[in-house]
Amino acid sequence: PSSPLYPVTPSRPPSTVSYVERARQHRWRCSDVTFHCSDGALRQQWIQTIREQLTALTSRPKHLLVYINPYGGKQQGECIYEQKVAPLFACASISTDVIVTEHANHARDHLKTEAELKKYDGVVCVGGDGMFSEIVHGLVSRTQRDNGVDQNSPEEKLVPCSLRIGIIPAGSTDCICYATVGINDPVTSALHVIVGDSQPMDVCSVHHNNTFLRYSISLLGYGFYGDVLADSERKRWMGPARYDFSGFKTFLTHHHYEGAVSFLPATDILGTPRDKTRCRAGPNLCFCSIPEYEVGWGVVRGKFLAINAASMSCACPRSPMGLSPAAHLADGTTDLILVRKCSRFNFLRHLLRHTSKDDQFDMTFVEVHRVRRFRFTPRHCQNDSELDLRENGKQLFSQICRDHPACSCSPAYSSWNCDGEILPHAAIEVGVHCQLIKLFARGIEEQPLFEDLANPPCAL
Ligand SMILES: Nc1ncnc2c1ncn2[C@@H]1O[C@H](COP(=O)(O)OP(=O)(O)OP(=O)(O)O)[C@@H](O)[C@H]1O
Ligand SMILES: CCCCCCCCCCCCC/C=C/[C@@H](O)[C@H](CO)NC(=O)CCCCC
Ligand SMILES: [Ca+2]
Repeated sequence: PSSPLYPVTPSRPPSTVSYVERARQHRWRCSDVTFHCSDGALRQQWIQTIREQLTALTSRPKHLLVYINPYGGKQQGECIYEQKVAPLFACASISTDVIVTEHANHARDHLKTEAELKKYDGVVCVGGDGMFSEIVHGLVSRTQRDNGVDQNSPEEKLVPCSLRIGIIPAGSTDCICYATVGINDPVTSALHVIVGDSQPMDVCSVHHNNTFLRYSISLLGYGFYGDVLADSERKRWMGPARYDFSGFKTFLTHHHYEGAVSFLPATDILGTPRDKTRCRAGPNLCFCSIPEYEVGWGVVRGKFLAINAASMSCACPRSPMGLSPAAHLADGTTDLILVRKCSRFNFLRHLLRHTSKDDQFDMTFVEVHRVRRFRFTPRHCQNDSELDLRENGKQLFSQICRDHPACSCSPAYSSWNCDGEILPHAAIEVGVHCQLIKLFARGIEEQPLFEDLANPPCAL
């Protein structure tokens, strides 16, 4: 209960209870109901009882560490937090320590080395997928260091993080928020934090030659999505529109890349990437299964326009069903999508299906596998001098292309897009760590037929 908004008469002050109300399209809103009571003692008793009941809910956070990226998305992070989120946290008696980041990796390094994590019940990130990725890197690295786990070993079992993470969407894609809540709305996300929701999530580790490179939570994409990102990073000034511009440009360049993808299929699970069912809140197929028997690795060689690994659906406003609509948030697998070289027209058909309900995998040049681990080796990469080769290769190709402007040759290498960050190596090894982190979310709720009966309101 909050304090009275205003007294009706001094002797009979009203008491206001704030609660969560569901609106359309997974949006949550904060509403108030005001009670009047002529008996002051009875009124006090009610307030006391409601306070006690709320304090007893141990899943609700009381102290939060908040990081704001002032430069994410449309650069509205600070304003969104101050105007929409901070008043709700105050109303729910949540105390906060707020850090507005001063440079990239500020939040990651603070979490990794300095932050006094014992003081907090969770970490809140105001920004996009890149900012969320910083928080995950900080928390996961800190947890492994505190537990003596070596991140450089690809086979190592990582220790799950105990603090939950809340995402207040203020970025350009915000696919992790969209795919775990169902909408990119700061108020809805703040309310999920306040009611203490918990959604476990898989995290992929990415290694090169037994050296840890990065973690990925949403998309690992080589070819098309790597090239879109590399081009769009030079156009950050355009804001979220940079992805549309670079997406169109990359589509026109139509480069393909040659290499071998080997993968360990997840055969002992119930779901497949072609399921019509979706990962939704409540009881579902989204749990960690323990492999019962060894299966062999599969290998696919060829020329690819795109190699994508989606550990979750990657649904976002651009693609409301996502890159892999049936992927699960927390089942210990990633959906490996291989798009072979095809005509521009067919690739366009494939891309456009991401924006409709049509099946983007139902095309002869696309295959999809649900896997626990995978490796990619570009064709021209035979040894450790890959990076040198890469640089020489780039110079060689740009020289050839300058000499023959009309040639349609593809460069030997693309880059990996790892949750919106470019990786420095093309040859990588990836493993999924089931439920390594937890979010203040509950997964996307099915829209109930009788909203009020199925989803009783929840007091702040
Ligand atoms: N103070 C800062 N100055 C410059 N860069 C920052 C700062 N704080 C964080 N960053 C970096 O900004 C990058 C982009 O941030 P963010 O993810 O919030 O927005 P976005 O890229 O627009 O959205 P999305 O990732 O959803 O596409 C991140 O990689 C993050 O490391
Ligand atoms: C010519 C028609 C084009 C139609 C294409 C529609 C396909 C859209 C699928 C979108 C999938 C987004 C996956 C999320 C990736 C994020 O980790 C990353 C960081 O925020 N965003 C991008 O790389 C941004 C990637 C943006 C790609 C356009
Ligand atoms: Ca998964």
